[in-house]
Amino acid sequence: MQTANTRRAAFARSQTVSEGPSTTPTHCQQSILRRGSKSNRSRSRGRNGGLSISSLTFSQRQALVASWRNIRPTANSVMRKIFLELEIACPKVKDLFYKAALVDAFNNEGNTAATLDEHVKMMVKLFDELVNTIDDEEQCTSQMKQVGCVHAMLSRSCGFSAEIWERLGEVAIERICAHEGVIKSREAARAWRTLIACSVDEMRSGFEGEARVFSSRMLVVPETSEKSSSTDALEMNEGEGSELSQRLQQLRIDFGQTYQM
Ligand code: HEM
Repeated sequence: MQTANTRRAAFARSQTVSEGPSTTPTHCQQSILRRGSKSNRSRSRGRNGGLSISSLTFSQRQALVASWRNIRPTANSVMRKIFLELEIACPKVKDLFYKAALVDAFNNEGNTAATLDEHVKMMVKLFDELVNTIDDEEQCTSQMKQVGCVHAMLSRSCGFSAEIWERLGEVAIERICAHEGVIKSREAARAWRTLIACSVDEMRSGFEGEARVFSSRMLVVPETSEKSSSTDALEMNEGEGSELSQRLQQLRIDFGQTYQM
């Protein structure tokens, strides 16, 4: 299980840009801020030292809800473009989705694997939830973090790295802010930059925290029990692997319940 210290450290990392003027934005937030307008950059840092859900103004929240309503009819296509661009930016992502598609093709148990198509739907649901609960920072943060956590197994078995979350953030900001439902409102664009930067930061924080737990547990798993992928790891039913499987399954259940998958 994740220790209180690890959780605190992960939480502290996720707060890096919201604690005050002296804190340093993470790489993701730095690159996202670089993409913002000059005035937006200085405003984001000047007001509270960085980005956080609570830094969204009332008018930005309104703009977020209104612009999501504009994006929603074409949201599937927007999310698909984001994942396709991510595949180009990170070949590892292409490998992972290719593998998921293979698992899906050979799966005769009726469960859908985490393919690109499924991810498109999950992204739309995630933004539905985030926009609907934008006034509840704790709830938003926990949803974002859970997404990161469910990918932790992939860090060891498939080389999923924190950089993938960063690239996802950059591509998502570019795509969403270029959408005609957002481009006409400066407040909407600012709000989306903040929401996506925070999401990616929390996803990465959840991912890194959970990945550390998995790798420390794996150190004590006998070599013969090692599995090559997170999907395989779920098949481990005994010994230390069982604890890992249960933890991953619990994360999936939690996520599934949140999004009623
Ligand atoms: C950044 C690029 C991403 C890649 C390459 C990726 C890839 C994957 C892969 C390969 C799995 C299967 C893991 C396993 O078998 O244990 C998975 C699971 C999952 N992913 Fe992603 N993912 C990405 C981003 C996201 C995002 C943004 C979301 C949320 C909207 C998400 C939600 C999920 C969920 C909920 C699961 C677990 C599904 C299940 O129960 O099988 N992923 N992802």
